[in-house]
Amino acid sequence: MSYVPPHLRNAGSTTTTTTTTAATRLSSTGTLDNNHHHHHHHNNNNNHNLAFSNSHSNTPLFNASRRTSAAPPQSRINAVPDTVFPNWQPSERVSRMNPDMIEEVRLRLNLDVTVSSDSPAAPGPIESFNDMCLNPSIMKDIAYHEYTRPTSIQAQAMPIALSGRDLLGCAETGSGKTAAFTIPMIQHCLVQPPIRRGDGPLALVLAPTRELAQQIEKEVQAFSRSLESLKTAIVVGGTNIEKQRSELRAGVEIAVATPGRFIDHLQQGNTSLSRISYVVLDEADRMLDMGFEPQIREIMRSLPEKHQTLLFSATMPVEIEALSKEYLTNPVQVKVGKVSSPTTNVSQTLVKVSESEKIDRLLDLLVEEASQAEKCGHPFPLTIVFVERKTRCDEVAEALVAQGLSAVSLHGGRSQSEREAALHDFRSSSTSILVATDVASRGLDVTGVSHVINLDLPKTTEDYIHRIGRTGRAGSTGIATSFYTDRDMFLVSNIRKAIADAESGNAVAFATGKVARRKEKEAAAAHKEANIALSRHLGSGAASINIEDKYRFMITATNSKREGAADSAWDD
Ligand SMILES: Nc1ncnc2c1ncn2[C@@H]1O[C@H](COP(=O)(O)OP(=O)(O)OP(=O)(O)O)[C@@H](O)[C@H]1O
Repeated sequence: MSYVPPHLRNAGSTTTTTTTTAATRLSSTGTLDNNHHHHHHHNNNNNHNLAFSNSHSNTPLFNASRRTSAAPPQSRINAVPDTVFPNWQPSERVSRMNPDMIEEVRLRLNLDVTVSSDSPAAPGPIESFNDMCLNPSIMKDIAYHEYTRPTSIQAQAMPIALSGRDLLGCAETGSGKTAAFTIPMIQHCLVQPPIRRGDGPLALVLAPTRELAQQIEKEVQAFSRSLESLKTAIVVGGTNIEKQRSELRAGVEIAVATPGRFIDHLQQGNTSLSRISYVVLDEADRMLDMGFEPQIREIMRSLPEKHQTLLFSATMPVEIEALSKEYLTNPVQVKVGKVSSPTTNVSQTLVKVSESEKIDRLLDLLVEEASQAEKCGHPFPLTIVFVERKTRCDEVAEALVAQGLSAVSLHGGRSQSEREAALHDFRSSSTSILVATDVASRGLDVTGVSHVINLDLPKTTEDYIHRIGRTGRAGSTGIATSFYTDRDMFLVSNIRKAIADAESGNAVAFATGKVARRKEKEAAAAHKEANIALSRHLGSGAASINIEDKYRFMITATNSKREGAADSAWDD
């Protein structure tokens, strides 16, 4: 079962889930906006009439335009300035590249680029930031951050984004996807007509967790530090909504948000979608997993017609392809290397343990590491320990602290300030061990993390790929140690395949997505069934025993025990 975020819980069963919950919040009559499916095709006038209508029966999920206490005159409302899709051109040198040269560079950068047959060809990759012809301020900030040359995904995704195209981008963890969408986003905003007080943002980035959104916003600020006029807002749950409200109302060029909180602001009329022309869905597959699909669809449906959309993740399950078919226009699909495969920068180890000895084994491992580090005069290497459940997270962190190790815990059950403090301590290396649930598995970029330990293996291959990807980033190397028990056998066989393939120099890609996950579960159950049948058979020697009903019971019992999924989820 996928996790249902709190604001969607208890929603009535309906085809348009979002509108149900939201509409009940918004309108006493609970009537939905029957037109919202057609927003996309509305001309500006209709849209704004709708937005400023006082009739409850017409209340959309959120206003397409911002509602101010003193409603501006209609003429002002209709004057939403036109989005500018700049006639961006790369350097002369790059423009002269012929298709053969482009192919050659793509091959070298391990890039797989596809467009559908009826869309225009994709722009070629650009191997130097200079040839991207960016605003000089951005160039200065790129230099300041010592990015000397684009990574593979950046080389190809940036020209696509800069030329106004839609993009589906997939590249391994730690390969620089953030800058690949951030830098073109800033460039995009710079050429738009200026925002005025009361305008919504020009660009929106949605990410699945608060921590990731905060990190992305830092990156946006990093590449716009020389551009004083460019304002950004971070819009996530668990933090002061008042501050966000006034920031949004004053007007920002870029909003980086988690979907739930952003929708809250739309509903309150603190911001609008009317000027958004650049949208990024980062870790898009996770947002769908978390149950944010209705919110995302609602936002996508309500965007102004002229906009570009970029979807990014290190794993691309089939669900994403469905979403992209619906909301991307003539997209370019960019994949670097094998999609949905663990990064080869991380050496992976599997350790078989029993459930009850896990914590002792972890302590042994870490205490040993600590004494090694001390011997060599190194600080304890930054380590993330992933566990399945929130409660276990605190338990493990406490056990580590009791052993004299420095550890903090990060999970969705902690308050936002605790979450921030934990991550801050870890980022600044004042704490060397972070014990976390999957809330930390996606996108977090902490320099110096050299070890990822899975105390409990995750349920899916995707989560495994993202978790171990917290180390071995930006070309560095790292190690991953995974404890496993009998119940993890299916995932373990996948990991073994990945290890073998990494050793032989081929990255292996796993089928991902809901269908693949169901198959994984079925295969795991079949595996278990076969084992049980075998052990019964060997144990009793009595072939006549009908064990079928018994093991069916055992299988359901184990399966239901594993349904602690919601417990390990988070509260954004
Ligand atoms: N061109 C570059 N040169 C040097 N370092 C870079 C470059 N691009 C990105 N980096 C650094 O690489 C690290 C990883 O980048 P980023 O966090 O964007 O990875 P990602 O692909 O989004 O990973 P994940 O899938 O885990 O979210 C960051 O610390 C970033 O600063």
